[in-house]
Amino acid sequence: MNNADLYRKSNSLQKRDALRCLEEHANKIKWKKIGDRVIDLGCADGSVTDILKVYMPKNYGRLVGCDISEEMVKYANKHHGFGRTSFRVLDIEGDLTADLKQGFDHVFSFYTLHWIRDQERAFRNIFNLLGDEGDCLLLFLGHTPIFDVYRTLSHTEKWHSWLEHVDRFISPYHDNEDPEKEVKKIMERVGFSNIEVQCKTLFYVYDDLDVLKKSVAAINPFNIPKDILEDFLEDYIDVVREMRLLDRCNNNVGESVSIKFNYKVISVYARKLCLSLM
Ligand SMILES: C[S@@+](CC[C@H](N)C(=O)[O-])C[C@H]1O[C@@H](n2cnc3c(N)ncnc32)[C@H](O)[C@@H]1O
Ligand SMILES: CC(C)=CCC/C(C)=C/CC/C(C)=C/C(=O)O
Repeated sequence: MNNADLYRKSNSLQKRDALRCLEEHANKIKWKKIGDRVIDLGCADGSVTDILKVYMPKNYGRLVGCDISEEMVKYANKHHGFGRTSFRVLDIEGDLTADLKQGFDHVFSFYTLHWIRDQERAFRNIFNLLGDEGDCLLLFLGHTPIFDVYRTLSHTEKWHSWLEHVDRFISPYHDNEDPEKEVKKIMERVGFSNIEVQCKTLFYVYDDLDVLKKSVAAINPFNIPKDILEDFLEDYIDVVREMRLLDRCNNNVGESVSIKFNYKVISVYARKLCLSLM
């Protein structure tokens, strides 16, 4: 998932959900009077980082987008890195450098935390990025059929070796019956206050198979060589068909079908309160 241009062209679901999340929860953010420092974790091509500005006060201090992928950061800096906005490499599951610790008043992250294995480490890093009185707004995936498709393909002889580490790329909340409880528990352990976690079922409709294939390719985490990628995507669609996610009016066959699927997103708002004020 390093191709920023492909992601930019095929991220309509992610963009829609980030916007909805901001519309619903941005009013909870406790902006300071002036100079807010904001970080967006997992910025990819930077287009959602750019959207964030609409919800920020005009007199913000700085906006930093970060991503584990150098290619994404390079692209984001080229297309969106102007004025008070910049992008840098950061692994949210790694060690924070001293300049980042307590360096921000608000942490945002959209469609990224489900890629992280060590959830507690990521939440601890978010906590440590924040200064006292800081807050965060996060959105990530819970149960989603894409992960079932990966699993099914990983059990086939043809794709088994390419998808050997499939569990590495399945949301930690995909099989969890009560993700709200789990996330809240982790965040309490880390030290967050005023924790609000909501897991919602949403649906999305891809108008045709080609759009779905491009969206799947844009976030494909497996190292599948270019010359067999189309074959992989065809088999992916076959599994989607077997799961009966293609529009029934079209008898579940043919190219011009729409694909409707349900999935779960988890949104979180929480604060880091200074101990003496609690
Ligand atoms: C699906 S994209 C989300 C992009 C953007 N936030 C959006 O809403 O469209 C997820 C991004 O998270 C990044 N990512 C994955 N693991 C990460 C990590 N450990 N630290 C930082 N970024 C990570 C990926 O490189 C990718 O660009
Ligand atoms: C029908 C079906 C299985 C669709 C999957 C659609 C899709 C591309 C969902 C996005 C899932 C995801 C892991 C997004 C991301 O991390 O940005």
